[in-house]
Amino acid sequence: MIANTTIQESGASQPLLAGEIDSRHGPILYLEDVNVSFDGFKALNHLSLYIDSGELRCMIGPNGAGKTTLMDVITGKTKPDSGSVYFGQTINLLELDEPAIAATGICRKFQKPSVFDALTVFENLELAMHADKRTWPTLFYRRNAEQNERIHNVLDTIKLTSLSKHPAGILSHGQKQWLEIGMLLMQEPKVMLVDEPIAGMTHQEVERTAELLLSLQGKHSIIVVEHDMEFVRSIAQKVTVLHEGSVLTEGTMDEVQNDPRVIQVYLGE
Ligand SMILES: Nc1ncnc2c1ncn2[C@@H]1O[C@H](COP(=O)(O)OP(=O)(O)OP(=O)(O)O)[C@@H](O)[C@H]1O
Repeated sequence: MIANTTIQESGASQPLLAGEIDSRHGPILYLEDVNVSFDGFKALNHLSLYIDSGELRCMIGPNGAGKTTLMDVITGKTKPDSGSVYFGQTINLLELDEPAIAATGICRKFQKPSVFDALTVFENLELAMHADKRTWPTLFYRRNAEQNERIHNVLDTIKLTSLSKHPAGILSHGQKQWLEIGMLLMQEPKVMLVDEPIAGMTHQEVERTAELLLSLQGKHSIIVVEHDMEFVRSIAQKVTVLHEGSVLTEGTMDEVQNDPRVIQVYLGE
């Protein structure tokens, strides 16, 4: 049953506020025994994955391991043949289409930035705020102080305050990626799926991206798909290794890198 606005009470736990996701008794994202086939080929094979609230999880795995398909399942782009996919305790994501899933607070950052070059950095963030359905009623009014503060907070988080009045078109590739992350933040997502965030970045931009993602953990649950192991090491608390559509192993970066099965999978690539 879909009940993201239901106010529930249970035992000694705090009651939920309206719109809050119920992750009091478990993970915020819960995938169990998920199977996806394309013309008989199993892209996801009995995959189970649990993401905690506020967690920053890195997903790695060789080409074709199923990382993109997993993201597609979470966002509703691909519906699995079987399995369970829940957001918190109560929201069955398999019953929702892509826009409905986005509206629950699950958002995705694709590899290629798609900011509006002709608009300023500030205007890009403002536009993203208006894409948030909760602010629709205010669309035809002047920006209020609270909305201004939200934009300035995000500018501060993504470290683009000094460029806020500049057109996004003049930003470097890395700065565009941060702006796009900022545009997602304007919608106050509960879960952020981030696909290969550092592709094409300079060394300095990579470092700043690591700082940015680390600063977001705790406030948002984040899944980062990334091939660059050095980068993963710099941000990872817990790493999930996918292989042939299943979770091969999970643990700290040291644990997974020393796992003979992981070494075999990567050497065998
Ligand atoms: N729409 C599709 N039709 C047929 N096969 C597909 C489709 N999407 C994915 N696959 C196959 O499913 C497998 C998993 O693909 P997926 O893109 O999820 O892997 P990945 O881990 O993201 O790989 P990469 O790191 O190369 O992006 C691959 O063998 C891929 O060819």
